[in-house]
Amino acid sequence: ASSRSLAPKPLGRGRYSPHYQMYTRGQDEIKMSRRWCHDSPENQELAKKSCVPCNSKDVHSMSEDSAKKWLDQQVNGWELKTEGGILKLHRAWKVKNFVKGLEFFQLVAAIAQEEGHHPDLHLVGWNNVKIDVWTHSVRGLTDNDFILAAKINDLKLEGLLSKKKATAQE
Ligand SMILES: C[C@H](O)[C@H](O)[C@H]1CNC2=NC(N)=NC(=O)C2=N1
Repeated sequence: ASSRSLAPKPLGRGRYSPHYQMYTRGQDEIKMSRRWCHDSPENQELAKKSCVPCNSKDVHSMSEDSAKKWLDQQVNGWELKTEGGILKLHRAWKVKNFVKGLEFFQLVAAIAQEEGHHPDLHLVGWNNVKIDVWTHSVRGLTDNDFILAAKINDLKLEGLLSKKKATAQE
């Protein structure tokens, strides 16, 4: 049985991961910062969950309608797209420069490794970060994708982002 339960991780202090030189805040730190958090309470709830292994037998892709409901209620800032017949979550950011884009990827990589669930990372036109999240094992969307998107929403990106807004066509 997988140790990754969907229950929120126990409260605790954050931890420093030397590999990525980053600090992952513990739940009580997230609670402390809740009032300054820009994300909705729902996003906070979802961001506390953990992904389950994508190859477990009870992971199935969800319908577009369910995906739309999840998107509206639980995860802000992401949009739904279909590519090659596969439903995916998509979000774009404009970063200050190319290196900040890679730093962004490092922050996302630490979450992906922790969760065993990985996004598609694009850094185009030197300062445009685009992230697609979908579950490869079922060629569609599962809870894991929304959990990962919520955790990415939770990242503190202020130092990395350009003042200009990301635009769709870039
Ligand atoms: C065993 C485990 O299910 C696979 O290694 C994981 C790795 N990361 C993954 N990430 C995503 N996005 N989809 C997957 O199906 C997937 N599978």
